[in-house]
Amino acid sequence: MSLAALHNASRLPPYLFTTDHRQRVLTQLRSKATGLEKYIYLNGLKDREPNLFYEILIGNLLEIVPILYTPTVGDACSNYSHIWRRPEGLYVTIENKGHIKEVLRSWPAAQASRIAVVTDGSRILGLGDLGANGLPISIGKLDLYIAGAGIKPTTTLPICLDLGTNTQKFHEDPLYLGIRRKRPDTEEMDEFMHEFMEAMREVFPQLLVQFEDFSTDNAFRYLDLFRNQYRCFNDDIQGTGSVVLSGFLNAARLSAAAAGTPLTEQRILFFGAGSAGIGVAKQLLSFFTLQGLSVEEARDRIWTVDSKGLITADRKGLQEHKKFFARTDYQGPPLTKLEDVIKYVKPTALLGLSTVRNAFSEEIVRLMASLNARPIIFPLSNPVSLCEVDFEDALKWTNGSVIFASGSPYKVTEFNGKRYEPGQGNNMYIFPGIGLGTILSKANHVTDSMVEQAAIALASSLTAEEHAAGLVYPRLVRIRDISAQIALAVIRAAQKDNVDENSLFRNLSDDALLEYIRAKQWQPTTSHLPRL
Ligand SMILES: O=C([O-])CC(=O)C(=O)O
Ligand SMILES: [Mg+2]
Repeated sequence: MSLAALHNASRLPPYLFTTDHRQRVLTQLRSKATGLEKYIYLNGLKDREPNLFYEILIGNLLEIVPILYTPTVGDACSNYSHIWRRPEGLYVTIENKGHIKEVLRSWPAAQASRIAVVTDGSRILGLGDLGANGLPISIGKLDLYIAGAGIKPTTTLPICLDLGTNTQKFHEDPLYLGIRRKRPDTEEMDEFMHEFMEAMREVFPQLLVQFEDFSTDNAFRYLDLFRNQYRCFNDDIQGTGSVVLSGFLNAARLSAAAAGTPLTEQRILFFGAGSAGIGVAKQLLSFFTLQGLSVEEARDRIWTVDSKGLITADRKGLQEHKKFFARTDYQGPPLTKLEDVIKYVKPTALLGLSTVRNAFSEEIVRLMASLNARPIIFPLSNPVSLCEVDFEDALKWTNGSVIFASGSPYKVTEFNGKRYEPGQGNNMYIFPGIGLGTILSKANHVTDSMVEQAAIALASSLTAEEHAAGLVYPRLVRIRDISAQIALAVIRAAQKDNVDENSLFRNLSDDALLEYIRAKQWQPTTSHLPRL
């Protein structure tokens, strides 16, 4: 044995190799008292032993995803300036304007980068403007790309744009990591964003940009400005739209089995009209038109409610993104209370994207149950602390008839001696597959039909057993397989829209292409040994 090897060997505890290091890691993780401590532990593990980290994540998704992602990632963001330990992504600041390209070039292995999740921290989950503390949301999404779709870790790039923050308490926090200034006006921000996107294309020519948790107006604004120019999509508008459409398709099938209402006669009420609410409404509208409805007929199936009540076209000063779904057929005094809106609309489905905790009160939920044999109730706001109704309450108040999906996870729950599995209508089911399909096909844009076909592929991915269990989403443990199926649908849609640049795929059968996608999925190299 060489001296170096002997030295290394002597640093290892003598019986290390006869013990299960994975089990040790899980034991340490479970010994932490709070979600935030678990988050910090896992991020340390990722730094020390990335392969082991991903192996443990993939092998224990149900336990670990809620820590790295919603809900606990919300705590990590809120506290990021206080728990920061090491650089984990790229910051591009408003002060970098004029030389953003050089900042991007500082990222190692730029040519290898394939996917960036970019936030400006202005609307992190439902937690508001967290400024430079937003980076963990980009990191968490990318961990799901890696675990869920099999994207190679070294090709992922988390970015936080630090443009200042309008949250005063951060300006006063001595540990705050970002620039202490207010956010720029639209003109200054537009200049920054144009320079940023142009620089991204130049420095990372093969990269897909996922916009994440921008404030609502800017989410729509930059998606519209950039979607036909760059390889990009917005997760909160398109990812959420796609994943909710998917769950809705399965929910509508279950409700039709009970009440006979055909899909296109569903009456859908949106509580919350931000980027997610309107993104979902547009996705549903587009799907209804595929089913043969005209745009007007499809729009007629949808009602939107914001903090002021039912959104009607005659309301003064209506924000641009709310205008399309504003009702023109309601005459009468403004309907400001959700309960009154429900009595008027008689919805079959109530979708919550409001970030108003407990907005779906007992009265509201009971009202939905009195109107429908199987009411569809999706409280989709994240994290759990902002969810419109808890699963257990929804079960109790509907006597078990509810068809339920929430944005953040809930546990399987017993009610009246029966076991009920909640759905998680979270974009984590969709964006990994959209990203994988876009990257593999080298699509130069992400088209509406790619997003729509992703939703249909997800809805179709349930097994017979999952259908029999009354689920609206497949089980998360199958995420890799589901992401491969979504990627296949996304690639085919890219081909139909002629935006793909990988022509090889056109000659492959679906089976062969699916095989290829699966083979491309990155796997951690199995090793349960700590790094020396
Ligand atoms: O991150 C999540 O859990 C879903 C999401 O995009 C959001 O709530 O903004
Ligand atoms: Mg988001």
